Amino acid sequence: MADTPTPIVLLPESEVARIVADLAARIAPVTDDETVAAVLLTGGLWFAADLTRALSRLGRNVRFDALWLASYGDEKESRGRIDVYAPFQRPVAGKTVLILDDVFDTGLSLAEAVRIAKEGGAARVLTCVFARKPWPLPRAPEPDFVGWDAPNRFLVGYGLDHAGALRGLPDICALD
Ligand SMILES: O=P(O)(O)OC[C@H]1O[C@H](OP(=O)(O)OP(=O)(O)O)[C@H](O)[C@@H]1O
Ligand SMILES: Nc1nc2[nH]cnc2c(=O)[nH]1
Repeated sequence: MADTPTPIVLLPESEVARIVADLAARIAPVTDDETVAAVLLTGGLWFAADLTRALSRLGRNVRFDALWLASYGDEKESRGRIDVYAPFQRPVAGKTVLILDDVFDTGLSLAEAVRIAKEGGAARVLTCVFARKPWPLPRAPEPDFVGWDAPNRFLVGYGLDHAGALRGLPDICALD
């Protein structure tokens, strides 16, 4: 069996927490308590849990829903198509939807989530990712809120997995 490389810490959990608090301070004034925070499962779960609690500390108690999408499987590169495993639980028609994800890379996952929210009749769609990786070409839509511009490395931790493993690492690490 091939050796798994040791994760190298790029962003320690103290920095993760600082960035989440900063994002919440930017997002709270442009949302309301009817806003539906919609996490992209699975990887976005850790970030969404932290961000919604950071918003609550600022008095902003958003609603919560989820979309279960996947495009990477157990690989380190996008399959180039998005599989939708589960839709929103409740209707989003007429609501502001704040889509939350851990990382923005090819941009395909976020674009599909925005498409689904608009198709569901959302009145306004905002997007927020914890990490944005560099990409040589323009990606549409760029997220409205970005926590951290990450280097072009394969990331694990804070929801980001390697074939289903390492999501629970509290730091964000490189595994390459
Ligand atoms: O910008 P993109 O190239 O689309 O990449 C970003 C997506 O990749 C990961 O999801 P993945 O498909 O690996 O599923 P997961 O959430 O189960 O990890 C991550 O959680 C993002 O949703
Ligand atoms: N785990 C992981 N998933 C991703 N999906 C898109 N980019 C990445 C990445 O760098 N790491």
